[in-house]
Amino acid sequence: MNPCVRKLCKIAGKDSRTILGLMSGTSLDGLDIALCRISGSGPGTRLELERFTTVPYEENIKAEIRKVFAKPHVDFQLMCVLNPFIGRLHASLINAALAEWGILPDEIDLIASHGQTVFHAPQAQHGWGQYPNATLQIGDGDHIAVQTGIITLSDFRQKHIAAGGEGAPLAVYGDYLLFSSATENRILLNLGGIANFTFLPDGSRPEPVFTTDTGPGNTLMDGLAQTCLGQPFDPDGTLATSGSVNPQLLSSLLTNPFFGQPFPKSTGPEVFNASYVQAAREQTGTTDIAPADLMATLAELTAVTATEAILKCIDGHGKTVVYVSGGGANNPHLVATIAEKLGDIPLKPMSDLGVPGDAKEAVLFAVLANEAVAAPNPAPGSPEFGIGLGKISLPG
Ligand SMILES: Nc1ncnc2c1ncn2[C@@H]1O[C@H](COP(=O)(O)OP(=O)(O)OP(=O)(O)O)[C@@H](O)[C@H]1O
Ligand SMILES: CC(=O)N[C@H]1[C@@H]2OC[C@@H](O2)[C@@H](O)[C@@H]1O[C@H](C)C(=O)O
Repeated sequence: MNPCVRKLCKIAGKDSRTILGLMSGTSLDGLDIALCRISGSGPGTRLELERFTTVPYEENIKAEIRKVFAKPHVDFQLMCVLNPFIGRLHASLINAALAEWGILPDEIDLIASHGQTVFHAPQAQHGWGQYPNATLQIGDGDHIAVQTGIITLSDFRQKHIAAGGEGAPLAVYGDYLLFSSATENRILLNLGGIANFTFLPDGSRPEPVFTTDTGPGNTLMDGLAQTCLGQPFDPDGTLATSGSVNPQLLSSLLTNPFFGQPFPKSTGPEVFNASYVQAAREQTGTTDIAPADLMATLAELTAVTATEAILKCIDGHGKTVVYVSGGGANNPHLVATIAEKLGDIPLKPMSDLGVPGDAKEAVLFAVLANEAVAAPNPAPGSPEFGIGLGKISLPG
């Protein structure tokens, strides 16, 4: 038997596994690395987050990724070389993080690598009837496995599409296993580049768990901050706070067909980008509004679309608590705007459930890898559980 396969079998049979979860999302801010100790599987999953870091991407790396990111036409040679390049980059960032933590690669059982999304194209978006839902993440797992010496699971989204999904959001699987409550209805709202949530009805309810993207999270605000402030984002929402919402522009932005599509749905910066904002500005004669008013309007758009989707989903379900995560949870203006729209529905930080908001997505991919190797059966009540997301790369 291949010794790596033997090792994998041994890892799958352990009571607990040490798994490094990786996430580099649509904000292109860097690589999140979560060192997780996970015991059990399925509903018996238990997590300890031992370490977490976000390693920022250098500006030249961001610039190279942006050349192929969410664009229908790209230099295909650049796309091709970025695939191994990002895999090796992530491997080097992992090796550096482990060295800094004083942890040997041998102490890690698995890496769970999301990769870098470069294009997301659900059918409702591409509209090419004969083609399926599609999504593409680069940063090939073989390079990570070989460069770190650690068995790596990657490319988690394809199996979801193969099983009939859109490839996103995937957070629902880990959210359900880690954060379900017997007594509380929960919404887990993640404010990344794109915003999404998972609805976890309390244990007494027959309704299934549910997940969807809601539209832009920070991506449009980040784009504006980069052009008008020369900063990666509007720090603490300061610019947005100083502006006023432009109602005409907001109404026009809200006419995007994504908002009318039924749940569940997924999207990305392929739809919510600078051209989308520019078209709405031209249509409403608001091309000369002040940057602060534009920022306030984009923050309002994120808040309105996320809260309307949440309110629709929880309607009739009784008391529900919303837990917020993702980088947008660090934007007080955005969080206050959402809280106001939620009215008497409590809005709490994700850390109240034991995982820091910035670490949640990386943790969830570690849980997916744990399920892929250790879950003996699909969890009861959900046909999608245990479909074994992720491809396995062996270091040897
Ligand atoms: N102090 C802050 N003030 C305002 N915004 C902030 C702050 N800190 C982080 N952010 C926002 O969080 C973003 C990063 O969020 P996050 O890392 O969750 O995104 P991501 O994982 O790339 O996105 P996705 O979940 O869509 O893939 C930044 O680009 C910025 O918009
Ligand atoms: C294609 C893709 O990378 N989608 C991301 C993105 O970031 C947020 C939102 O859009 C979500 O759909 C997804 O990530 C999270 C981790 C998910 O799959 O749940």
